[in-house]
Amino acid sequence: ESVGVGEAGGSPVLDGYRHMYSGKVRDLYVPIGDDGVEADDRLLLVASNRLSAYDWMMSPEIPDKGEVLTRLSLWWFDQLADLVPNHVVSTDVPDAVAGRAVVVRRLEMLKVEAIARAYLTGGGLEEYERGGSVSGVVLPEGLVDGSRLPSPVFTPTTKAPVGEHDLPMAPDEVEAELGADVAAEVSRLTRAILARGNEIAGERGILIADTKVEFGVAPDGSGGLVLADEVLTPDSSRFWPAELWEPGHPQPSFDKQFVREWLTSAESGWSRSSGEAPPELPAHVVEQTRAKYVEAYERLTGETF
Ligand SMILES: N#Cc1c(N)ncnc1-c1cnn(Cc2cccc(F)c2)c1
Repeated sequence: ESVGVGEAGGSPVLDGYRHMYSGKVRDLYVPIGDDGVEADDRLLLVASNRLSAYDWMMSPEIPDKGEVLTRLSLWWFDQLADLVPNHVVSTDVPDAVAGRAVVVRRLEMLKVEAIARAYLTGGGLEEYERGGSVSGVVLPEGLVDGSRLPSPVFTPTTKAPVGEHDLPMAPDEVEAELGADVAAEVSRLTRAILARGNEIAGERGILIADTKVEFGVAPDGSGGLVLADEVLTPDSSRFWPAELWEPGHPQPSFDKQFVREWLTSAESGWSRSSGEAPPELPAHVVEQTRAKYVEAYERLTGETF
């Protein structure tokens, strides 16, 4: 995640917390006790209403996006609790970020972006087209953009420094970083999380093409892997509407399609290749995008937002 510096809707100042780090769309804070001492076992993970598309920060923000995705991620943590423990401690958070922030256990984070793919697209497709495999896993011949894979494939990357791109990791690199046992468990869990996600989402008309999860371990080394960060949200995963799935070309995004289509339409006056920042999104695109996040939440959880 690159540091979002001074972008619209920056990080709020929160009484009782020190701002620690800003990602593109989320912010991390450290709780400060009444004695002025920073907590060493807790963090506050805040989801903003910022939207990133085409590697640009959109403006204006999407109202309620942070709350919708936080509530969706909390719901997924519950759905996955039989598979893996998680870092969630509490939703007792400052009013300024009510509904879109979570108090979490501070962990020692693994230095691997744990990505799994159930459908082939993006960087995974490009790697497959070069050599018939992805992350060391040989795939069937004849796969195209959007092809469903026989079973989810683990395609880990590095956690690149700010402003650089994450790089694919070969299996031996993951083992060198994590050790063979932890590497195998991270692969197994990441693929199981995506498989479970697609079992549930598929019944509700959403395909999760791929997802990135993050694992940590307790700083004292006790216990095993803990699922951290966010899980199976449209920010950490590619969400596709199931009824439009058609292998052979890029699939429409469940949540970002309105933004993409407006930005690439003549109406926006923007060209992706210009290298210039995109224009402000019109109100109707903001509202339609908000509605897609709410729709994903309501379809998946069965709850009304
Ligand atoms: N989750 C979690 C977590 C944890 N439970 N313990 C220790 N560190 C992290 C942690 C560190 N970076 N990130 C990514 C991240 C998340 C949210 C906002 C950001 F800006 C950046 C996660």
